[in-house]
Amino acid sequence: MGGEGARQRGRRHAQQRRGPRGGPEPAVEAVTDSPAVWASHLRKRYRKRVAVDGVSFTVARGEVLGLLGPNGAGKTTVIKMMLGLVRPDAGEVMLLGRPNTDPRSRERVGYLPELFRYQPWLTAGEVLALHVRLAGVAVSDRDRRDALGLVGLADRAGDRVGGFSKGMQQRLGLAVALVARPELVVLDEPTSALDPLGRADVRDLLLSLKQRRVAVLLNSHLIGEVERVCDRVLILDRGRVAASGTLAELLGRRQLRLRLDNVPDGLLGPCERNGDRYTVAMPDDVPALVADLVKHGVRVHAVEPARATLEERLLDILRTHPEEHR
Ligand SMILES: Nc1ncnc2c1ncn2[C@@H]1O[C@H](COP(=O)(O)OP(=O)(O)OP(=O)(O)O)[C@@H](O)[C@H]1O
Repeated sequence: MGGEGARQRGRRHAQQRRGPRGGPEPAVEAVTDSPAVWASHLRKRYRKRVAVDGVSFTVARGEVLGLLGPNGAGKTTVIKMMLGLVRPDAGEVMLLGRPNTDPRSRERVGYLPELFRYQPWLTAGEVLALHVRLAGVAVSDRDRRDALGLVGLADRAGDRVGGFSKGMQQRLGLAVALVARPELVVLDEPTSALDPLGRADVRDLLLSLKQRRVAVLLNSHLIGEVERVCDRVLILDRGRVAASGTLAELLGRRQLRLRLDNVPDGLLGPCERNGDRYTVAMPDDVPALVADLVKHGVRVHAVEPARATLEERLLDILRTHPEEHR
C-alpha cells in the first residue's frame, strides 16, 4: 500500500483520463475501475506539531474502510487532506480516478464532516436543495425526498433545522452526504449523536451502500460499529499508521474457550488458563479434542469459539506501538 506499484497504478488511472491526443477525457468509464481512494505518503505539520506523518492507504470500490485511533491521532486531518480541505505538506491523493486537486474529483463524493452546523432558518428540504445546488449535480425532487426517508426524516422536510435535535441534525447531515448518489462516502463520526436505533439504521445504510459498490470511509470511535460493517481497518496513532488490514488479519486466529475440571498437567498443550477457564488456539477438529479430553477423565462444562475483539486488539496495538512511532 502506497508503494511504487500502487503509485504506478494510481498514476496509470490518472493517465487513462487523457484522450488519445491529450484532449478532453473520453468517458467516465475510463476511471471507474480505479480505487475510490488512493492516498500516498500524506504528511501535515501544524507549527511544531506533526499531525500526520507518512500515511498511505486505499479504499476499493464497494469497500468500507474503518479509520480508528485515539483522540488527536490525525484521523480528521487525513480526511480533510484527502478531500482537498487541508493542504498537505507532502503526499498525493487520487479520488475516484482523479487527482484531488481537480475539483471534479469531488463531484461523486458525499461527505459528512465531524463538526457541522446548518443554517437554522432553513428547512431540512431547503438544506438538501442548497447542497445539491452547491454540488452542481442534478437530483430530482423524488431523490431528495428518498434521501430524507433513508435517514428517518421523511415527515420533517418542511421543519426548520433550528428546531432539530442534535441527532436529527446528524441524520440530515447523512442525507446531505447521500443525496447525490455518491460513489464514495466519507463519514466523520456519523453516529456520535444518534440513539441506538439510529446507529443500527446507519449500519444498515452502510451495508446497502456496500451492496451498490459505493466505497465508504468511516471514522468512528464506536469500535463495535466499525467491527460490524468495515471490511478493512486503518489504525492511526500519533499521525502514523499503527496497523492496517482486514478484520481477519487484525484479529488473528480464532480461539477456543473451554471450562474444564480435572485436567491432567500438560494434556492441553499451550493454553491460557484462568481458574477453570482455558483458551487454546482453534483446533482443526473440535469434537476430537473434546473426545480426547473426556477419554483422559476431564469434565467438560463448556466449549465455545472465541476471537479477540477489535477493541482488545486496538488497545493491544496502541499499547505496543513502538516508541519511535510516538
Ligand atoms: N487547524 C489546526 N491547527 C493546529 N493543530 C491542529 C489543527 N487541526 C488539527 N490539529 C492537530 O493535529 C493533530 C491531529 O488532529 P485530528 O483532529 O486530525 O485528530 P483526530 O484523530 O481526528 O482526533 P479526534 O478523535 O479527537 O477527533 C492534533 O494534535 C490536533 O491538535
